Amino acid sequence: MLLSGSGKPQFGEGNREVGEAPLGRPVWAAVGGSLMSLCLPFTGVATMKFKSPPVNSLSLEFLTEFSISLEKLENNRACRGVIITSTLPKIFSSGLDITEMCGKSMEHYTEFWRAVQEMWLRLYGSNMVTVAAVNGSSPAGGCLVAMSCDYRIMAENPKFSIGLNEAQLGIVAPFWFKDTFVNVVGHRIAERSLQLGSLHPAPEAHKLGLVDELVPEEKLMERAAAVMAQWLALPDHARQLTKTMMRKAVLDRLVAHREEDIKNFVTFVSKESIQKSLRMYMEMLKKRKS
Ligand SMILES: CCCCCCC/C=C/C(=O)SCCNC(=O)CCNC(=O)[C@H](O)C(C)(C)COP(=O)(O)OP(=O)(O)OC[C@H]1O[C@@H](n2cnc3c(N)ncnc32)[C@H](O)[C@@H]1OP(=O)(O)O
Repeated sequence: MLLSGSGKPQFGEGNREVGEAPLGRPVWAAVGGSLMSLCLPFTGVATMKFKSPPVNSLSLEFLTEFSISLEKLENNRACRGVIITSTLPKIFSSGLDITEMCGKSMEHYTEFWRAVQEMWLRLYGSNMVTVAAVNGSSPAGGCLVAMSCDYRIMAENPKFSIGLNEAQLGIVAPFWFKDTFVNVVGHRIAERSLQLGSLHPAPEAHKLGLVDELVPEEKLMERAAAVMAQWLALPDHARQLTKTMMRKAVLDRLVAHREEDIKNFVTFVSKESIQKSLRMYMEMLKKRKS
């Protein structure tokens, strides 16, 4: 882990911290974390690229690095927006790392779930403009990451899909995944899609409003930068207060029930029936491959 939670920005060879140069002048900076790369050029718009092969699963380590990266950017006055994408071909993120939820201790499940919550609270509650450039499939937790951004642009490849497919794994999306989904697509679409655990191919996801626009893959980053410029043309304080007004109730709900939500997760994931479902799902993924 190359990012640290606090401390002075460093300006040296190799990996550098995102920060400000002496005299407060914003600098181009890159942070070469092991699971994501992050760069902040003079434009004040950071690009965060997931790079955790094979499928950018959200492991405890990944989630921790993600949250620390967001905290760094949030605290950096030079940074007003972040574009989130993946370096892997065909995969934005495969969602929560299922191996973190299989055969581990209660303490581990507690730590893992707290990290999932932390990532979402930081991303959904971010003051920055957040744009997801979804350049591959994005099931479950991957969909949550995209939905937590202010705007989603997806590569128009119908082989790429996105959605909250938890029901297909025999598990239930927690209330704050559901709340985020409802805020993006509305109650009726969320209700049907969640119950069926649907993964929507890109064109369908666009039709449902789960992603805001589709573009050819090679145009994704260019379009993300243009959207970002449009959002950043407004005064930050007005946009930020409006965002808070729209998202606060949903954020507050998790903050108020955080410990209870962890307890529920740990109890649920520890059940033998759930462990069995998760193991079978992992087996199915392996079989599908061979
Ligand atoms: C119990 C309480 C629950 C409370 C709620 C919990 C909320 C849960 C949220 C989640 O995010 S659960 C995870 C949901 N994710 C998925 O269903 C995605 C599963 N993966 C896929 O569909 C595919 O892997 C893919 C992402 C479409 C990529 O397909 P591709 O053909 O490119 O790769 P694969 O050969 O399938 O996978 C490569 C490798 O990676 C392993 N893997 C895939 N996804 C995950 C994952 N989410 N966690 C851990 N590992 C994953 C897969 O098994 C392969 O492993 P190996 O066979 O190479 O060892």
